[in-house]
Amino acid sequence: MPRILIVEDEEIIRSAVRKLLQHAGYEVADAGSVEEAEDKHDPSEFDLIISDLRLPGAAGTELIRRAPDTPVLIMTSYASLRSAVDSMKMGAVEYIAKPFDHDEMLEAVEGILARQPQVSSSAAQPSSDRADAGSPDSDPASIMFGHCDAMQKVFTLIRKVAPTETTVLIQGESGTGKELAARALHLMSPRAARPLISVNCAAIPESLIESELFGHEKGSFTGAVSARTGLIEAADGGSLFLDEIGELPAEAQARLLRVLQEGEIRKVGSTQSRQVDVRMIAATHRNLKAMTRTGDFREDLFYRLNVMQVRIPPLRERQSDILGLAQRFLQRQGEKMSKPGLNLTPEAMRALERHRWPGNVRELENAIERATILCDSDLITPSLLDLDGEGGDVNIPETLVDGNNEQAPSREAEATSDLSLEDYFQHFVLENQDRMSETELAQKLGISRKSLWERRQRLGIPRKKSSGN
Ligand SMILES: Nc1ncnc2c1ncn2[C@@H]1O[C@H](COP(=O)(O)OP(=O)(O)OP(=O)(O)O)[C@@H](O)[C@H]1O
Repeated sequence: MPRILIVEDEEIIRSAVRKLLQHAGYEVADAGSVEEAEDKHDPSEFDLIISDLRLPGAAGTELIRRAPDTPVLIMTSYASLRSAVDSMKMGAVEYIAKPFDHDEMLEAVEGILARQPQVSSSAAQPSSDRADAGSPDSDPASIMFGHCDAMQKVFTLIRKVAPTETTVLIQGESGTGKELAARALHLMSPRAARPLISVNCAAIPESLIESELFGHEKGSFTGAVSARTGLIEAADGGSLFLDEIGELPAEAQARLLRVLQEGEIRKVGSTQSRQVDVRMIAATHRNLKAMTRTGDFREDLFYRLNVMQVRIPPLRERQSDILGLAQRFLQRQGEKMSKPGLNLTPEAMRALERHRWPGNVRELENAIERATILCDSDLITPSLLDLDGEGGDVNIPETLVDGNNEQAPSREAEATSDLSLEDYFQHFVLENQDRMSETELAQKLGISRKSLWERRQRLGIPRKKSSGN
């Protein structure tokens, strides 16, 4: 039975994670600080350490140095990519942003343990060997669901291309599973034990994207008070997933081309270049080829990225997968909300099959989540799925309007019924942005992260830049 050490100073979180993992069958020990962990236990004897980043005394990342052969999963309350990236650079195998839900934590733990070489009596492998070990256990079919012919073809392509160094361009509408496909490509590659850094090019303000991706030297622009490593460098040895690549501004496109051509990055404000070894995976819902014709996307960059193309079909072209996906989400949501044994009525199944699914798998996932919250018996009916309310792209969960959603603050619900969509959007984002990641906000609103980002710009509520951590 795998042994896990939790290091977290907040008692409530520590005991919640401990119970969750014990319930899932792991043997768990815990401590409130790095020092206590070392006094009470030998961290290197565990199969996995899960640690908060900020702790009284030494930081959680210190455990990476003190137990070099044990994978460390870092939890950070500051849902900032920055602190997570810094942890990855120091050798953490993964990070998870608080607040996380139970499924996310269990998935992260299972994924890390599955990727570790089986412990044997021989000495642990040096980390460089580990990086080459790949992840033979992972398969696209275990990461994403898809029985239809089109998805089987996608999986075959992923299996073939993943072990290579080839740059991959994933194309597909919003919500089709491009990010999952990128994760599968990384996990099945020899780089699986190294970081996968995911960047949504649409979600980073244009003025900051170059410095975020490539890093900057101190004083290279107003506000650059210290030198900073970019996300590409942080992915060194691993993979970089550039989501919404079509939104990359022209200057950043030129710099990225250089990385792809020469394997070199130059920080903003620097005259020196540095070699990096990064496998590039890009995704877009746009027609990049058409964008090259209008001059919105560099043609040379397009050809560099488009070495291998994986197209994820929209859900309406995967008719035979709809019910399988729905059952899978129903089971997951049922477990999460302690409502086991939920079933779709035959009418609900027909409604799911008839729907056009403009928001693809994400929309289906949201519909099932909403129905699971609302249902009073163990039968999911068409009215609970509420598939007829196709208005704009902001999909207000009825539960919020009715004030029945346990997950939303009650005053939120009281206030929403008279609000316009824009007001509702603004209200919801302002209320929840400090405790939810952009992905969670977008999911709750039923829109893509790109759409969230665009609306933030339009309504003048840009995402707060976190202050370093
Ligand atoms: N084949 C699948 N099996 C299980 N879950 C899936 C599948 N495809 C997508 N999902 C789920 O649907 C949601 C959207 O997927 P994902 O974020 O990968 O889509 P995307 O194409 O990257 O979207 P966007 O372009 O808006 O970023 C996620 O919660 C993901 O877990």
